[in-house]
Amino acid sequence: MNLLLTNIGRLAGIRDARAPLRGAALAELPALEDAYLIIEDDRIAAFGPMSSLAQQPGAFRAHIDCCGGTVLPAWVDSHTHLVFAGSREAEFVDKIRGVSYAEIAARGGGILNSARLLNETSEDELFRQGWTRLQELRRLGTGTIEIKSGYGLTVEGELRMLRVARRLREKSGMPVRSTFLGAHSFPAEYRDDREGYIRLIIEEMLPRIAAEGLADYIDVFCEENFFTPEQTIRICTAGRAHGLKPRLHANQLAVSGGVQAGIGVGAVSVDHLESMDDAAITALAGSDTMGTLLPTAAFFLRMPFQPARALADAGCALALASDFNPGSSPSGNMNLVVSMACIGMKLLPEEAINAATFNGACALEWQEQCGSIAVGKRADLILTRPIPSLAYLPYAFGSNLIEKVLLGGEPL
Ligand SMILES: N=CN[C@@H](CCC(=O)O)C(=O)O
Ligand SMILES: [Zn+2]
Repeated sequence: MNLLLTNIGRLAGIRDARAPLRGAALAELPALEDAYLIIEDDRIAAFGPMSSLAQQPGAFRAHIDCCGGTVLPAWVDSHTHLVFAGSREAEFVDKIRGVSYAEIAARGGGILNSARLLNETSEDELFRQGWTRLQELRRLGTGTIEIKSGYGLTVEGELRMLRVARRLREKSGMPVRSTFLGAHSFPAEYRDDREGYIRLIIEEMLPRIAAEGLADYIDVFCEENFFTPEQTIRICTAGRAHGLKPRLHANQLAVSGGVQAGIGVGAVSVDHLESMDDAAITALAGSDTMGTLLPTAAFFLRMPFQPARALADAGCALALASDFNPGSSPSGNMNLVVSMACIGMKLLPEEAINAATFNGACALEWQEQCGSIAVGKRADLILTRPIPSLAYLPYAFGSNLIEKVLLGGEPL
């Protein structure tokens, strides 16, 4: 059975490419004015100008009149920590009072605060909280998502987080990628035995995660006072031996060497990139690794935004993601991410939308099934109310312009 969308004022993000967008291509968002689109089961079956709709045979199970609204691919959020316990607004207030993110982490707050909470929370309760968050994000237009562990920092806690991510995928039917981030921080009991914790990751966590098939990727927080580039490379190499490709947290708080370490181990993506020097930019531009920018994290921590313009102009492939987490980005709203990328980082609206859709899909190696409008791709679509131009989307930041979201061909 199929579903017909008519009177689409603008069908944007039409693309059949396979390679990540960079340079001039990143600024092109092919669109069709006054269009229809046909969905069969969970896939896009056809689209074209309204004037040619009469040539499409068949009966339709349902019909949505888009009334001139814009249709674009649903957001692909390629970096989140969606599974976490509780919240950390007390630290938010501490930061308002002048305590820095690094100081909060050094005194046992931050990631370790979330790890303590998570280890006191049952799998069912974690799932309940994660499901509530995921429902909100779906209504905000997120169709594909990556979810990391990293707030367990114990064998059982890390496994529990990844099992919750698997349950979220099963219940939602969404494409969900899972990433093992045991190397998110050193737990308090390993403060003076960092090597011991790295052994726990490599010798105990990784084999169990691989045996249960719980993760697609391995991630490390490569940062001053967290994991060094050398430790990062060791952990990623061990992950690869278990079939997990690397993706990294790199160059957030300092020029950490994380970008070059990530490229060296063939990371699919290096994420954050608030702190970049010329060497890191040049290395990224010359690599196949995606640079994933997380503007809401920079915003929330009051850090300078990622140098997106310099990265785009150097020819880096760029994705945008929410980094949804309780400490540095307690929002997974990709509409806001796209606005902030334009406002704070000077990406053009077309660049930002491509980075949050097609390049996000590339960052999850799922560009063949989502991230653009193409026949055969998942029918994960955002329908806006009528807007004067595509640029109006990031311009009207804070307004919810979404009229309807369809995921896997089903209206929410
Ligand atoms: N930077 C490291 N990890 C998270 C923040 C984690 C936290 O503060 O809980 C991030 O991506 O921003
Ligand atoms: Zn993160």
